Amino acid sequence: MTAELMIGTDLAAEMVTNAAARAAKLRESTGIQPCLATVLVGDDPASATYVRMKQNRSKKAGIGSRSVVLPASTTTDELVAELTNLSNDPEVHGILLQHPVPSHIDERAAFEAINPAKDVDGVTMHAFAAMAFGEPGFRSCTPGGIMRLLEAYDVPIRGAHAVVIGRSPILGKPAGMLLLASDATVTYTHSRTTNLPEIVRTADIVVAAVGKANFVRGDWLKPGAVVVDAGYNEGNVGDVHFEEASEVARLITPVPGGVGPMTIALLLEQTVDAAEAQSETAVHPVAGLA
Ligand SMILES: NC(=O)C1=CN([C@@H]2O[C@H](COP(=O)(O)OP(=O)(O)OC[C@H]3O[C@@H](n4cnc5c(N)ncnc54)[C@H](OP(=O)(O)O)[C@@H]3O)[C@@H](O)[C@H]2O)C=CC1
Ligand SMILES: Nc1nc(=O)c2c([nH]1)NC[C@@H]1CN(c3ccc(C(=O)N[C@@H](CCC(=O)O)C(=O)O)cc3)C=[N+]21
Repeated sequence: MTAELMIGTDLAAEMVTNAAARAAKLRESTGIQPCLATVLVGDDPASATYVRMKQNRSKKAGIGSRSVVLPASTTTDELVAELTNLSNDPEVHGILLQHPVPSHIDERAAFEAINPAKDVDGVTMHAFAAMAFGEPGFRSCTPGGIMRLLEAYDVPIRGAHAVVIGRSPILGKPAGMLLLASDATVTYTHSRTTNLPEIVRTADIVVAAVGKANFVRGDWLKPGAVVVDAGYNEGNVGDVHFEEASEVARLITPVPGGVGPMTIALLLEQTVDAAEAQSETAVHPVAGLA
């Protein structure tokens, strides 16, 4: 093991503490309780675990949560109707639709039913465009968390060659856009990419977002590369073969304890951001009487 670890746990805890303090302040000054609604379609046990994890962490930070669980047979129209209701509900400040949804559902249509002001998971086209143009706005939580981690470890991004493996709407694609907005030279790779190991070997920064345990091998890496393992597979195993990679890389995220906690921390931070912004536009219950 020669690589230094990029640990997310402590940084994430700090972010959650700050978010909790801001949530408490908002409650005291306005009576508004930040609330995150999670929507889960189907009964995939792993997805149910993530949703539970997000709710537990929210509770600890003084953020309320609302849980909507829909059957796997839910139609696109039904899901859109549910997300529209939550978008119009003044007591809900943030909405997270767990990806992936069952394949018969039009996931893009569902994401677009989320009011951009409540898109604390950064999945709408509005959020994506802000990431692509380098404008402020809600970040996709995992990519945004990755950028915070790279910043905390002073990883040079400008001019670096970043290779992103995976192009999902919640992870690979926005991760590449945030890196591009920070002046990296970005290469996207995916299941149709040929010669993946050769491309990865040219990377200064590798972001693995594939969903296949131990997929990226040590001999795919340029010595001294920075390796971000966003994978979270069965048995808490990442997408990077950690033992091999940590002999070659300069910096590497562990799984668990790397990207995962940063994702949830950013989700909570953005939920408080959303609640604060909505409190400014809502009719204040007390001020409304005056
Ligand atoms: N730590 C965290 O906070 C989070 C972790 N995750 C984890 O990250 C991983 C990826 O998640 P997610 O993006 O949602 O997954 P998806 O299944 O939505 O996307 C996987 C991506 O990997 C690509 N891919 C699949 N096989 C290969 C291959 N052989 N070579 C190159 N690319 C390939 C796919 O390509 P194509 O587009 O061509 O099909 C696709 O773009 C999972 O392990 C997930 O659990 C996800 C979200 C948050
Ligand atoms: N719309 C959407 N947004 C997501 O952000 C999203 C999603 N869909 N679908 C599923 C994936 C998965 N995901 C994880 C979040 C945190 C950890 C995490 O905190 N992991 C801890 C371990 C926690 C434990 O196992 O106790 C760690 O890596 O240290 C893992 C996985 C978010 N996802």
